Formats: sequence, C-alpha cells, structure tokens
Amino acid sequence: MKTILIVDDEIQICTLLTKILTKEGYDVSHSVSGSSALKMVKEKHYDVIFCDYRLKDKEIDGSVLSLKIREISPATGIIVMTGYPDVRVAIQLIKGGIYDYVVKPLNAEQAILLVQKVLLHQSLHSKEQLPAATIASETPVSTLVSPKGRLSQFVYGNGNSSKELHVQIKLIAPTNYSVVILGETGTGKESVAHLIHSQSKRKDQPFVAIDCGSLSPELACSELFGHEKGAFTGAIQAKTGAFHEAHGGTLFLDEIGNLSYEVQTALLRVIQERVVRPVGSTKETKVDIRLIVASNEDLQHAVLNGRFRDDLYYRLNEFTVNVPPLRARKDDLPLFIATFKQTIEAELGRECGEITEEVYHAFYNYCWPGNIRELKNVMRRICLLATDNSLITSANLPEELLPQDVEPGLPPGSDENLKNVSRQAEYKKILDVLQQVRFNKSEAARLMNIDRKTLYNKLHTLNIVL
Ligand SMILES: Nc1ncnc2c1ncn2[C@@H]1O[C@H](COP(=O)(O)OP(=O)(O)OP(=O)(O)O)[C@@H](O)[C@H]1O
Repeated sequence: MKTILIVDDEIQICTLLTKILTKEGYDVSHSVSGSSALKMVKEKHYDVIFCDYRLKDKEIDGSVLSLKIREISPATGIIVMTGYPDVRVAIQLIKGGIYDYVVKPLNAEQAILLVQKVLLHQSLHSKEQLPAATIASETPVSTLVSPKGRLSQFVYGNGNSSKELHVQIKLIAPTNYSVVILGETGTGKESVAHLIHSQSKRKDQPFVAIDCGSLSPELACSELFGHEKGAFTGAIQAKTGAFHEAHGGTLFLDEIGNLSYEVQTALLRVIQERVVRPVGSTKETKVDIRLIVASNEDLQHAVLNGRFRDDLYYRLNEFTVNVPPLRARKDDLPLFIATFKQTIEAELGRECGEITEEVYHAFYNYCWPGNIRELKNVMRRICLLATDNSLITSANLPEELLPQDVEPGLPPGSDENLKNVSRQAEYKKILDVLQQVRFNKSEAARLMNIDRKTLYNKLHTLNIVL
C-alpha cells in the first residue's frame, strides 16, 4: 500500500487530507510539527509527503523540512502547500527538488490527482533517481487550439529557464491577475498567453488575440471597443469590439507598446471602470475579461521614455512573465527539434531522414534571432528538402546557419612594438576561441569572460571579418 504523510500545523487540514486520501486506499499518517515529521521520515519510507510551507515550528519550517526530507528520502515526492504563493519561493523549492508547490486549501479532487501524478512520475522514473520536479518532464508537449481553431503543439522545455517559465505560468494561470509577457519576437509570447488561458478558470470561455502592432490609430478604438453603424465614414455596419468578444474569457493584446497615447488613455478607462462604450455610442456595457498583454520591447523603458502611460503600465503589470530567447534555452533544442520534426512529418504525410550531428552542431552554434518561430521555419525547410528519407545534412541548411569563413592572417605591425605583441596575441586568441565554438560569438564572449559588445569592438578594431 502506498504511504502518505501530511505535515501541517493546522490539524483540520491534516484530518481532512487524511480522510480524503484514506478513502482512496492509501496508508496516511500526519504530523503537526516539523521535528516530529522528520523523525517519522527517518523511521519509515513515505511515497508522498504534503508539507505546509509556513509550519509554526520554531526548529524547522516547511522549506527546511522539505530539503531535509529530500536528503533522507530522495525518492519521496514532496508537495509543498502554501496559503501565500510566491513565485520566487516556488522556483527555489522546485530547483531544490520538490515535486510541486500548491496553494491551500486543496480540494479532494486536487489532492487525489496530485498523489496520482506523483506516483505515476515515480513509476516512470523508478529505475533512476527521482529527478528535480518539472512540469515539463511529465507532459513535454501540450496541444493548444489557437483562436482561429488551428491545432498547435506547445513544447515544455526541460532546461532551467524553461522550468522557471512554466512554474510561473502554472502559478499565475488560476488567478485573475493581468499579466505582462515580455520577450523577443518569436519566443512564444502568444503561446504563453494561450497556455495561461487554457489553465485558468476561464478556459471554456473565449480567448481573443489582437495584434496592436497592426492596428492603425484610427481603427484601434473600433477594433477594441467596437463601433455603431455610421460612427465614422466607412462604418456601414455596427461592429463588436474585442472586449465584447472576449467577455467572460481572456483578451490578449500583443505588441501593446504600439498603441497610441490616446488609445492607451481609452484602454485605461475601460480597465479601471470595466465598462466599454463602442465608438459613436452613448451606451456603456459591463465586461468581464482577464487581460494579458505582450511586448517585444521593455515596457518600463517605454514608460521612462514617455511613450507608454505609467498608470496603464502599473494597472496591467500585476505580474510579469519573461519568455527567454531560444539562445538562452539551448538545453531545450533536442526536444523542440524532435517535436517539430514529428509535427512536420505529419503535415507532409511522410517521414524525413535522421538529422545528422553536423546539423545539430550548426543548430547549437547559431544564435536564433527569430527564436522558436525561426527554428520551426528552418525545421520545415530541412524536412521539406529531405525528399527520399535520407540523412538530413548541413547541405539543406539556410546560409545563415552554415559556419562562416574568417579572413586569415595576423594584423600587420612590427614585432618589437609591445602594443603590437599584445594586439597579435589578442587576435590569435580571439580567432582560436571563435574557431573552437564554431563562430558562436555569444559563446566566444562567454569563454573569454567579456561581453558581446566588447567582443564586437575587438573584432572591429582587429579587423576580423566574420
Ligand atoms: N513552446 C513552444 N512550443 C512549440 N511551439 C512554439 C512554442 N513557443 C512558440 N512556438 C511557436 O513559435 C511561433 C511563434 O510563437 P508566438 O507567435 O507565440 O511568438 P511571439 O513571441 O508572440 O512572437 P511575436 O512577438 O513576433 O508576435 C508560433 O508558430 C508558435 O506556435
């Protein structure tokens, strides 16, 4: 019989969880103090431990207890419960190896599901040591339905920055907080917004996405709030705005930084008063929406430059999610490559050959300025070109991914001049390192312990053309 320990200084929680889980056929014990729980763990193996984060135990609180349990019994799945969720704490604990971090109170369904997930996870990893918790390891791919009804696969990376991202998504999704998603183009901001919606209580209601970057200042208010027939020249019919369409669900405003100051003012009013008045109308209607916005640029910077209203920014920014660029999550590349290949093979209706080492190398060494979108496109290209199920080689790669040639030769100058000696040594070192990392400048800068800008300056002054 699987064993469970509940550690909480609130006896009602212990009793409730014990009742729920005993009914499910588990052997459940409980403890109201950290120190006695620790003794119990030393004496008996528990498969799952629910542990309160804020134990009123002077000697040992929940965070210390969970780490100690990890040391004594690394195979135990630890679930930390809290009444006061904090993303930083969650990340720290999950990095420390706990299985999950959940918000109290737990209902019966949640508690049972959590235990089932831990046990399933343990059975899958029974031969290895239980790895640190990751949402990713359980469900590496999730299928999303886009607002236009298209199916797309969302890959949960398993590198550290991806894990942090998904812990944040998981914590923020069930709340009603407005979210600002920041990240470079193609990093998956819209996918993250969609994921937040699909894990929220609003998941069965509409998800409406608007690209503010493509809205003209004249049309923005009409797109967002709707208009009455005849409200302006060309308004031959009344139009429902995005706020109404998203009623009950989530409204995602992409490239919010592109909205004009006037539209920002109108948006602020709607957010504050939660009522919408279509252009040309005198009637206001209540709307219930959750707002998620995204931007390629740092909105705080735009606020400082006076391009974005600070009051609107603070209204929107109840929580910020930073989506890392692909070059900072290269650990995830194999998972992304494998998933995209599978999807593309399904799209093409045929299998493509194996990807060779040299292609993987090129992928690792490239800096992916277009991020996941660019990777997807490159994968489409190489799979499409691999016609006869033969190996996918670097011959199919676009030019920017191919290793670049360097102009050979040392910079001129007299050997006796000390400045030239150090210049030539620097020149040689930089070229050596660049060759070693297959001309990945970020990696070269990292290895030489200088920033990218310094490396660029040096390449320029040493006349190294890449
Ligand atoms: N984690 C992911 N798993 C699978 N596909 C992804 C993931 N993240 C992004 N993509 C894909 O990459 C492409 C770009 O994603 P998305 O449109 O969400 O990026 P974005 O950051 O909103 O870009 P932009 O700022 O240019 O609008 C889409 O095709 C999306 O399906």
